[in-house]
Amino acid sequence: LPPGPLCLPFVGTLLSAGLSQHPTDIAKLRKKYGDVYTLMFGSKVIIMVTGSEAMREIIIKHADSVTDRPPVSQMLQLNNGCGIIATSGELWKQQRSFALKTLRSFGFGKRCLEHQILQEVEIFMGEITKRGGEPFYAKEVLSPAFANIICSIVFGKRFEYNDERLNIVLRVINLDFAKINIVLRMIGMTLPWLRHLPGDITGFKQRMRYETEIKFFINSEIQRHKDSFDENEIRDYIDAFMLEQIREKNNANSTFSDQQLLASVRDLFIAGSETTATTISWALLYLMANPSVQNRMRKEIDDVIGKTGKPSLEHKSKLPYCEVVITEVQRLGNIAPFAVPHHVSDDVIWRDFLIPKGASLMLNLDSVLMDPITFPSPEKFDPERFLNEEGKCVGQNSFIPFGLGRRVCLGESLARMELFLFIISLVQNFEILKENDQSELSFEEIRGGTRSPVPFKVRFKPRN
Ligand code: HEM
Repeated sequence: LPPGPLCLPFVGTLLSAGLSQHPTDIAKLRKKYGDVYTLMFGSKVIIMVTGSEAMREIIIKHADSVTDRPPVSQMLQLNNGCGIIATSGELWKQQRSFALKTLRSFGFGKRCLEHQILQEVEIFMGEITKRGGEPFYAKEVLSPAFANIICSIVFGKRFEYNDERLNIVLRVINLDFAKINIVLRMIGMTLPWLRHLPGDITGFKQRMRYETEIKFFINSEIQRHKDSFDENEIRDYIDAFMLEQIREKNNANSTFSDQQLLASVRDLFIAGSETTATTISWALLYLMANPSVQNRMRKEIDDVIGKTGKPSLEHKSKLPYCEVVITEVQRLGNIAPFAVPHHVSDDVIWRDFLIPKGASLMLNLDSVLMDPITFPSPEKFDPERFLNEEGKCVGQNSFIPFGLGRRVCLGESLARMELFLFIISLVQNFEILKENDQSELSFEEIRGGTRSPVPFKVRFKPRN
């Protein structure tokens, strides 16, 4: 095995390596044991992979053996063995490729989706304008805005920002994401019987309650689709899935079950709303802290699009400074520091180590995005580190916030479109300001399912 901290019976490396997921603790372990090291929870082997080179080697060269997900994860159990994020093997392959194909047909990575996103941007900016320049919690409008984009693709409809049902679900997702402790989740995976004990050591029971709310919401949308389904008029992802169920009805091995429909919609909804909203929250914080960066972006936007022109993806290549700001926000925001655990499905011999079948593989994206060699003074917000002498965006090789390999984020193209159109529109139309001149900005983080900033208030001052 790759080296690692002292391993004791039953507790493994818990006492010697602690429970911290903080980057400085991970960096210390990396310094001591190298880019690849072993942690043990009980008898469960966790291989930590740090740094871009090691990550690319294992994920790309040994893809056949490290693409699966752990077979006993909480998410898999909560999803009854279905879905996209937590599944493996043939089921995952079929469902991921169906999701990609279908989402592309609804505009992923294409211009037609741009129109839909821009409509939501308009509504989002209207909501901000209603606040009259007063400070408010950014997430109040960010969460429904991004949920709405994924809702229009998956459910074929959007919701009002004050829709009670949507807000209950978004609150639950926010709480759920904040509560996920990756180490406790690993312990729960190693000792699944813990969840039958009184109390809720690994948080499984709480997550179960949250999931019930989310599934209730999604099930009501699925029922609405069943009641109005017309195979000649496919409106959205749910319709496309139901059509596939009809096509596959004589296939005894079909993976297109009702449970799979619920679980994959749940995965898309959760992965598609919270992640982008959190990234924009980080963007707002960094822009509030750096008015000169905002001003430079605004100048570039004014020169290319004008004060009142509509941003479009066509402007992207003409807005290199804005592009590097978004890249730097994603690097420092670093919202998925451990990606999602992978599972080793066959013994792998790599760098003279045995990576044993059954181990979990954790990709520490932190270690790449915050690498002091690639990104000197990594804690500093410095968009220009991505700008070359000709003023072009460069250095994206070590920029892997969406993960890499076969499990790379399925929503990457949508997320990139959303980040660009929302951030450019915000900076074009508003000055983004702190709650008041005296308030201190906090860059403190909450590490859960995503790495998010502690809730903060922001003021949007219309430019004119
Ligand atoms: C800034 C926004 C986002 C970031 C940083 C992000 C990041 C990630 C990362 C790191 C992974 C795990 C990769 C791995 O396992 O190695 C992932 C998986 C995934 N993401 Fe995203 N994501 C974002 C937005 C989205 C959106 C908008 C969607 C909507 C469709 C989405 C859907 C998914 C799905 C379904 C998976 C699981 C893929 C699989 O297991 O095959 N993500 N994402």
